[in-house]
Amino acid sequence: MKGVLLVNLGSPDSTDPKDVKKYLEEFLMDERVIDMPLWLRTFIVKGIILNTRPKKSAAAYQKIWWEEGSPLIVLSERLQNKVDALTSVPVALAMRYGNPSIHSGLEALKNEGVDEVLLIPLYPQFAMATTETILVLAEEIRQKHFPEMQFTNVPAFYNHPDYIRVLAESIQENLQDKDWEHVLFSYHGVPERHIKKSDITKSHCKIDGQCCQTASPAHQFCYRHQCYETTRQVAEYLELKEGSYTTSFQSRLGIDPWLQPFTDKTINSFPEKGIKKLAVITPAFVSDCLETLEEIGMEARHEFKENGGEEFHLVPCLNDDEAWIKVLSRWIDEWAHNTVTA
Ligand SMILES: C=CC1=C(C)c2cc3[nH]c(cc4nc(cc5[nH]c(cc1n2)c(C)c5CCC(=O)O)C(CCC(=O)O)=C4C)c(C)c3C=C
Ligand SMILES: [Fe+2]
Ligand SMILES: [Fe+2]
Repeated sequence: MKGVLLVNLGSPDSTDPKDVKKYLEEFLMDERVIDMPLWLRTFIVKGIILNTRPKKSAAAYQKIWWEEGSPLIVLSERLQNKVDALTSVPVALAMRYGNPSIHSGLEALKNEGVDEVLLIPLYPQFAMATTETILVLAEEIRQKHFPEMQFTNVPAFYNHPDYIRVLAESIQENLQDKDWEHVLFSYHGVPERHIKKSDITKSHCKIDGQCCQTASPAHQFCYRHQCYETTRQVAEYLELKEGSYTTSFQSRLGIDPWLQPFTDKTINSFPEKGIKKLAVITPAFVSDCLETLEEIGMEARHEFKENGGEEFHLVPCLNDDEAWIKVLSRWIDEWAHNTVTA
């Protein structure tokens, strides 16, 4: 029998600094997130980051936490429930870090008699620190605990016409009664090194002005190319004029070079260029979370206004948008009934 596992990133169990520390330790000790030799990763994460970051992150989580829990988890559960109700096969939910775990999601599916699983990493663009780490961990768990199961996975859907359409239409709907002069597409950043490691040709990705616009098999796994391509296709759908939108990368950590331009610097430079009314969209995230609600919705909004900005409109992620639920459900049903190969 067929079933689906939706997988998102995860959140701490609560805003208590102890829970935040436990979550950050699992997250940052992942070799696909901080991709350093174990001894160095252990030194940096346990010896440096975990001494100060949990308190700071806990305070940030407190600002966005809902009565029902973490926005990312609550929104992912709403998505799961609605997709489950619309599809013909069971749909379970898991997080890469924290709870509910991938193991518990697979167990729930097994208890319903599922032995063929469609894994859907809830990330439009491929990255080593997101899609790849989910698929690797799920496969390890399958081999150890569920050897009778078979997996298929939905690849990155950054340029899928259905995804582009629902994203563009949700932006259109959210901005129709707003006054804005420029649209910023802000994606989660990654270290430049991650882009080079994921380059299957080993020579294409130079992170210069050209490589991401030059056709290459490397783009199947190039996060930077996929972000620019999502922007390009959404801008085309919305008929945004050249120069009226920008792509940037947020949420960097540590001292290594990360993808540029940085969201915070880009936003702060807008008012002096005459852009005082800004719309921001965050297409690397399918569900609103700390990085959208706090970093953009609170911090960046505040900085923009401090620097002379007047209006700041943050467009919500797709979350449990009706059109998005229908698209996900259709992808699932097409796979379940073998009408396309996922
Ligand atoms: C080396 C560090 C990190 C990499 C690489 C990274 C990639 C990456 N992350 C997301 C999505 C999310 N990240 C979130 C939080 C978050 N990310 C990092 C670090 C890296 N992310 C940290 C330390 C944190 C924790 C919060 C903090 O202390 O600031 C979240 C939000 C989780 C939530 O509970 O709301 C998301 C979502 C993507 C898409 C990505 C690479 C493409
Ligand atoms: Fe992150
Ligand atoms: Fe590139």
